[in-house]
Amino acid sequence: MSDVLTIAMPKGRIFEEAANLLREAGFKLPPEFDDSRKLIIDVEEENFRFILAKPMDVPTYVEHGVADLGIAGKDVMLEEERDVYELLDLKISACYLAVAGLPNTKLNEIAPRVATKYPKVAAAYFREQGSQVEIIKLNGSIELAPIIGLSDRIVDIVSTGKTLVENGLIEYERIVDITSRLIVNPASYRMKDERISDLVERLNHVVKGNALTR
Ligand SMILES: Nc1ncnc2c1ncn2[C@@H]1O[C@H](COP(=O)(O)OP(=O)(O)OP(=O)(O)O)[C@@H](O)[C@H]1O
Ligand SMILES: O=P(O)(O)OC[C@H]1O[C@H](OP(=O)(O)OP(=O)(O)O)[C@H](O)[C@@H]1O
Repeated sequence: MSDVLTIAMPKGRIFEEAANLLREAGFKLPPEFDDSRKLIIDVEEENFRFILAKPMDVPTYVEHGVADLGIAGKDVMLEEERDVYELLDLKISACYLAVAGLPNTKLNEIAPRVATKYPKVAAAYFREQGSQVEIIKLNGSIELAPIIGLSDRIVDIVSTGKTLVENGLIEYERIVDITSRLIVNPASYRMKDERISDLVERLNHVVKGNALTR
């Protein structure tokens, strides 16, 4: 019997699309996969162990090798800068990172402030623009920051744009397009190459098929 493959799955909005991809690739996932509070789900039939993690933590589990593989948004990859390989763009959970703020406003000239859940990405972006800004780390409801005067700008995820519109904010710049990626621990990739290559091939087939039917 071949080794078990441990896969870190992001709980939350990516989960369902990621599970659907795996099923479309022919992997049999039990019903408990869709409706359970368990954090570890063993699928013996496929020789998979799934661990269900916070999306931002997925690359951490993979870097440390407690998961061989993981599924993570490109936003998380850019922010976390973990020592993992990106194997495949799964083309799911599409969105983008953008700079937004109140309409007709400029960065404060003396003490510009940017609120975000992505401090590294935001700092790198403004550095490249030649702006020295103070980054204020928030964990959610980022759109509040410019409205209540905590910051001049935010760097946040935009998907439909509804949250910006409903809070009277506008997008100033699009930073980077985001989709979810299949990532791997470098040592696992060497040691379990056959199983991982099979998984990548099957997922790639589905991803390509989905692109054609879109
Ligand atoms: N509208 C969106 N807002 C946030 N993330 C999105 C959106 N659309 C797609 N994504 C992707 O989903 C991932 C976030 O998923 P989710 O919102 O479940 O996690 P989270 O932000 O860590 O949530 P929480 O902290 O509320 O548990 C992001 O990393 C991104 O790649
Ligand atoms: O463009 P939209 O489709 O409106 O999506 C973007 C919003 O969704 C995310 O927030 P989330 O729902 O994860 O809540 P949070 O503020 O707690 O992070 C993101 O941070 C934006 O606020």
